[in-house]
Amino acid sequence: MKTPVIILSGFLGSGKTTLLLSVLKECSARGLTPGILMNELGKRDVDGTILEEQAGVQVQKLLDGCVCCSRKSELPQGLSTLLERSPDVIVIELTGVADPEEIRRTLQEPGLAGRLRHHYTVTMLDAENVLEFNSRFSADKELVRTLRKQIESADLVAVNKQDLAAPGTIGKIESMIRKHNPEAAIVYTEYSRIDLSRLLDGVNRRQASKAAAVRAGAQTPAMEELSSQEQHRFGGAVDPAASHAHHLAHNGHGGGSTATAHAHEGNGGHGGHEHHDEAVSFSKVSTVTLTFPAAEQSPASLSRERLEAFFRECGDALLRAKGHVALARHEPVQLVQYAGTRTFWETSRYPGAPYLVMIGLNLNEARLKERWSELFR
Ligand SMILES: Nc1nc2c(ncn2[C@@H]2O[C@H](COP(=O)(O)OP(=O)(O)OP(=O)(O)O)[C@@H](O)[C@H]2O)c(=O)[nH]1
Repeated sequence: MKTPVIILSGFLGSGKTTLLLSVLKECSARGLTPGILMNELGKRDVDGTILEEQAGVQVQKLLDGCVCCSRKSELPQGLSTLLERSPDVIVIELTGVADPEEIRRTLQEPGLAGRLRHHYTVTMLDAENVLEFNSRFSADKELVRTLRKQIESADLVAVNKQDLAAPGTIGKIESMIRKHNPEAAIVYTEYSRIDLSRLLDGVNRRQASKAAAVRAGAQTPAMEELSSQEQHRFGGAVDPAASHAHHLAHNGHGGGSTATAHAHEGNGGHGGHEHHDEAVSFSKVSTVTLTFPAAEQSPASLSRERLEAFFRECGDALLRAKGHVALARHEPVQLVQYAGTRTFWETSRYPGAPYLVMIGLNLNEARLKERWSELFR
C-alpha cells in the first residue's frame, strides 16, 4: 500500500505550521499516525520545536536549505526514514520559497514511486501581503516565479490571515489565484482553520486497511486506483525535460549559481554538505542566525520594543524572523515571530540557549550582527 503524502506550501509566515498543528490534531482524532517532514531554510529548527512541544510528535527535519533545490538530494532519504515508522500519512511542510512541483517529481522517482503517492497539495497565502509580492520582489525574478508555482500546483489555496486583510482585497486575490490556477479549491481562513476532511478523507489507517485487504483476500485497490487518478490529474509521469528546464532556470537567474545563494547562512552555513557542489539554486533569499550574549555581558539587555524596531530597521529586506528570545526584566523566554511586517509574541518553553533566525533578501550579515550587538549595549 502506498503511503499518501500531503504537501504544505506557501510563502514565509503564511500559516503552514499553524495548519500543520491542526492537521496533527485531526490525525489524532481519526486515529491516524502521521509522519512529519519539516524543511527549514535556517540552521535552527523553530517550527519543529513548536510541533514537538505543542503536538508531541517526532519530526523528521531537513534544515539549512530547501528540499526543492539545495537539499533536494536529501529528500528521498528523509522520506525513507519516515517510512520505516510506517505512518498512515506523510505531511511535508516546505520552506516558504520552495516549489511544490519539485517535491511531487521527487515522489515519482524510482525507489519512492512504489511506496508513496501524492495525495494533496495545500498552498497558504498571506491575505494581507500577497498582492504586493510581485512588486516587492521584482528584483528576484525566481522568487516571484516560485511563488506563482506554489499557486499553480495547489489542489487547495487557503487565503489565510483574513483578520489582517484590508477590505476589498479578497476579490483581487481570488482573480490572481484564478489567473494561475483555474481549478484549485479556494478557501478563506483565519489561523489556517480549514475543513480538514478535504485533506484527510481518503487517508486510511494502515492496520485497518491491511485487515480489510486480508478479509477481501486482496491488496487494497482503492489506494492504488487513487494513485493512478492522481497521476492522470497531474499529467502522468515525470517529464525529464521539464525538470531539466527547471534546473536551468535555477541556474540562470538571480546570480545564484551555487546552492549557497538560496538559503545561504552567513558564516559558511553550508559547509560540510558534499552534495552542494552539484546543487543549484536561484533566489536571493538567505538566513542569518543571531545568538545572545551571556547574561552577565548584557546588563541593558533586550526589550520587545527594541527588537521590533530592529525588525523595522531591516525594511523590505527582512522577510521573516523567528526564534526564542531572552528579554529584559526577567520576562519568560518568548517565541517571537516576525511575518509580513507584523511581530507576534508567545511565551516559550524552549529550554535551550536563545537565538533568532532572520530570513531575508540579500541580508547584510556583518551589518546585521553589528546592529544586533548594539541592542545589548
Ligand atoms: N493574525 C493572524 N496571525 C496568523 C494567522 N495565521 C497564522 N498567524 C501567525 O503568523 C505567524 C506565522 O505563522 P506560521 O504558521 O508559523 O507560518 P509558516 O508559513 O509556517 O512560516 P514559515 O515556516 O516560517 O514559512 C505565527 O505567529 C502565527 O500565529 C492568521 O490567520 N491571523
